Amino acid sequence: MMFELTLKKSFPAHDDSTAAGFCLDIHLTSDQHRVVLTGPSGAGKTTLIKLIAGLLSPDCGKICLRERVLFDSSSTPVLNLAPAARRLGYVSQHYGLFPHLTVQQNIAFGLTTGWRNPPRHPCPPAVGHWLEALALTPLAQAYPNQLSGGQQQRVALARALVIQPDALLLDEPFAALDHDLRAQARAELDRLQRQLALPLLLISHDPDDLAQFGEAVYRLQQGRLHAG
Ligand SMILES: Nc1ncnc2c1ncn2[C@@H]1O[C@H](COP(=O)(O)OP(=O)(O)OP(=O)(O)O)[C@@H](O)[C@H]1O
Repeated sequence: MMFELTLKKSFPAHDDSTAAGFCLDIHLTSDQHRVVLTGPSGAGKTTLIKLIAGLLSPDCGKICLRERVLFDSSSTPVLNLAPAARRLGYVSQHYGLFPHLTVQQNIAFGLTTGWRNPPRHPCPPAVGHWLEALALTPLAQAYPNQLSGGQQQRVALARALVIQPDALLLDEPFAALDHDLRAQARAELDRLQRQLALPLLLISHDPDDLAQFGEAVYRLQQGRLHAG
C-alpha cells in the first residue's frame, strides 16, 4: 500500500471564543502514486500534511507510507519518527525559504544536520544536480527576495528533492504562480514525478491539478475525508 493513514488530531477551542475546537479524523488507504487532497479553507488539509511530515503529532493513529511506519500510537513506546528520519520532501504553501541563505544554501539545507547553516562553498554534488535539473544554476548565489515566484517554487521543490525523499508532500505548490507559470510548473512536476516514481500527495483546489495528478482524489470537509 502506498498511503495508509488512520489519524486523529484535535485542537481545543481558543479561550476567548465560543466556537468549537477542530477535530481531524482521517482514514485513508490508497495504492495510487498520485493522491490529491482538496476541500474548503479550514477543512484540515495543511494539518493533515503536517501530521504526515512529522511537524505535528497526532493524538492517536498510525501513518504508513510505502509500508514504512512513521507513526504508531499503539506501539510501546509510541513510534514517532522525527521529520528528517521520515525522508519526505515537504513543500509548504509559502515555500518556507530562508531569506538570509542563497538559493544553493537553501537547497543544501535539507542535507544538513543540526543548526549550522550550509556553507556557501563548495556546492555538494546533489545540490548541483538539482540546481541544473531545475534550471537554477545561474541563480545559485541569489537570495530568495531576488527571485520570481516561479523561481522560488523551483528552489523549494529542489530542496525537497535533494534528500532523495520516499514521497513528496506538496501544499498548494502552484497557488502563488500566474496561469502560465502554473502550467509550466505543473508540467515540470509531472515529468519529475514520473521520472522518479515518487508517491505524491498534493493539496490543491485547482481543477487542472486534479485532472493531472488526481489518480485518487479525496475531499476534506470539517476534518473528515470523502472520496472524490
Ligand atoms: N496550531 C493550531 N492550533 C489551533 N488550531 C489550529 C492549529 N492549526 C490549525 N488549526 C485549526 O485547524 C483547522 C484546520 O486548519 P488547516 O490549516 O489544516 O486548514 P486548511 O484546510 O489547510 O485550510 P486552507 O485551505 O485555508 O489552508 C482550522 O480551523 C484551524 O484554525
